[in-house]
Amino acid sequence: MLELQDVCFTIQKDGEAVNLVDRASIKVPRGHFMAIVGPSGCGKTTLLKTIAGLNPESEGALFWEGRNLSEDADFEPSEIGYVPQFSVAYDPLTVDESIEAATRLRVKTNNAEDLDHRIDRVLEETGMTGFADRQVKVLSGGQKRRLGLAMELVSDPKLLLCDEVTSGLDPRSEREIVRLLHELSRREGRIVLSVTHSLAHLELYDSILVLHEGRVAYHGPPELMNHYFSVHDTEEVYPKLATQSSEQWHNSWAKHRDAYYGKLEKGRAKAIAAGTLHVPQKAAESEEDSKQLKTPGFFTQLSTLLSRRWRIFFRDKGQVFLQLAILICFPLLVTLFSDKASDNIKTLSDSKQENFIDEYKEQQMVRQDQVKVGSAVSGIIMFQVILLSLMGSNNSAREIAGERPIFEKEKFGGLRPSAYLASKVAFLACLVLAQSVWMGVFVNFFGQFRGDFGQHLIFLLLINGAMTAICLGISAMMRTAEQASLLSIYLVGFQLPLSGAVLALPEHIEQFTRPFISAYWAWSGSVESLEDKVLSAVKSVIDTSLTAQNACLYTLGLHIGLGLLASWIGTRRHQWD
Ligand SMILES: Nc1ncnc2c1ncn2[C@@H]1O[C@H](COP(=O)(O)OP(=O)(O)OP(=O)(O)O)[C@@H](O)[C@H]1O
Repeated sequence: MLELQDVCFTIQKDGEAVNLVDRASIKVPRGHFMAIVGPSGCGKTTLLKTIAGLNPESEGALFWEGRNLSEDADFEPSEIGYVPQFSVAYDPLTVDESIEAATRLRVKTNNAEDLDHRIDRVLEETGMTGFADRQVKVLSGGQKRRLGLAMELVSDPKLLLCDEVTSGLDPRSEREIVRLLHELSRREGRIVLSVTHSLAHLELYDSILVLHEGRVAYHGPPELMNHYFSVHDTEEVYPKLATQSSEQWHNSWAKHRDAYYGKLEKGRAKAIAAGTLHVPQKAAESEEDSKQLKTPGFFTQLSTLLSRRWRIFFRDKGQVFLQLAILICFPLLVTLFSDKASDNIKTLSDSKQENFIDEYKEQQMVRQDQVKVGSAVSGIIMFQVILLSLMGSNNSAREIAGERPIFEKEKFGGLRPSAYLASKVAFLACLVLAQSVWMGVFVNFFGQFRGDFGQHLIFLLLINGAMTAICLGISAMMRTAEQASLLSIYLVGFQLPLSGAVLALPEHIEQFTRPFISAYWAWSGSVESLEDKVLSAVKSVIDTSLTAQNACLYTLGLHIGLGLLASWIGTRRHQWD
């Protein structure tokens, strides 16, 4: 039994408390199919989210099987299923792969047979067996809704909440989905609550809840709704609601509630007696509840997410092509400039020149070499650093923000944020490693690095890692992928001018900006790994001071740490909308 007692959900608007759900009191027994209807904006989705625990109730209490959810433990992730308005599946995956991933993330299965059995069962229950191999992107609207339901049914939830799962469907598909929900409520005493705009097929529901401005105006059998509102046709219910204030409807309902609940109870007893409704007995219920499904462990969730991420990556041909193009073209761009950096730098001869003019000429030639080689070497290092920064931001700016609704949904179903973040770090680490090593090795092949190549490579890895981690943090904090991309691009855009590698910044500005400019630390650390002669040549052409390598190493490590910390905070934060 699900019971709400005077439940309110309140928000602050212009300094005033506004009840989006106001003193909602309802009782829903097991094996029940209920529609939540009402005019647009009356609070249907808000009520559903309050029941799910996504909107914490401000007042009142919610009870589930006699357990006070406001005081005791909340729903177990396997007990509840929530089918949101948006699609929760990835387009490049097939129906089968989507359901398999959902099962692996939500349910601890005993073996491969158990897993297959569970997948086959939900495919059959939702009528998706014939579409199992089809990619999500080619499914029709109705099939996508079925898939959304299937992905919730993998954990056999006792309470299934559906938000507008029929909206936008043609009448036939709509009827099929309502029928399916009706059937699902007839299995294992499951409660199905469905928010809908449509007043069609009401006869398939056990009860209808009519909301008006956040207040319950009616909750009773569908066949008595017209009588209660004194209308001839269901279509007249919404216009009728507008004839009174929601407070009046609420008070009127409070007076009639017991009588209508009595009728609901009678109808239910009749259905059970006729065998059209089967509700498990108390003893069986407790036995079933005691073997509640466990959420899989950290490593199972991590490996499931990681293999799904790679599968999505390789299925997205455009993404693979872009990554390959960047991987090949960026180092190629750098090598175009490597000629000048390979030139020799003449040294002043030990013996004094015969006359002053010759000596001056020799000094000038050495100086010219220093300027040419120093500028080229410093420029090439900075070019590599900037291109790897760009790759880093491209790697991760959309990684979390681009799939936030799906992540939130999976988190609601029991996915650990730590497993999710670990899967992102593992995936991105592979990209960072491939990009940085390839950049270093390729450029080195055409123009050998004139210093300690190993140290140089470490700084290339660190700059790419730092930018990837920071942009992942941005991605986890931002509300949309567009915001995250824009901020990440600005961040990379400011790296070059603020690094001081091209133009020295005024000192009073430099001391504030420098700690945040990863490109400076990677450039400075890498320049410090040059052999002495080339290092002197670089120093002779730059106005910006260099920093000891260790300090560069620690600062970049700190940037990576801060990026990961922001990602951790962002993934734990609730961002359903
Ligand atoms: N977190 C929130 N903060 C402020 N306002 C909110 C919040 N959540 C919902 N609302 C507002 O509360 C009202 C009810 O929203 P809700 O989405 O529950 O309505 P609904 O009945 O489901 O609407 P529709 O049928 O159009 O989907 C709307 O006016 C909405 O803008």
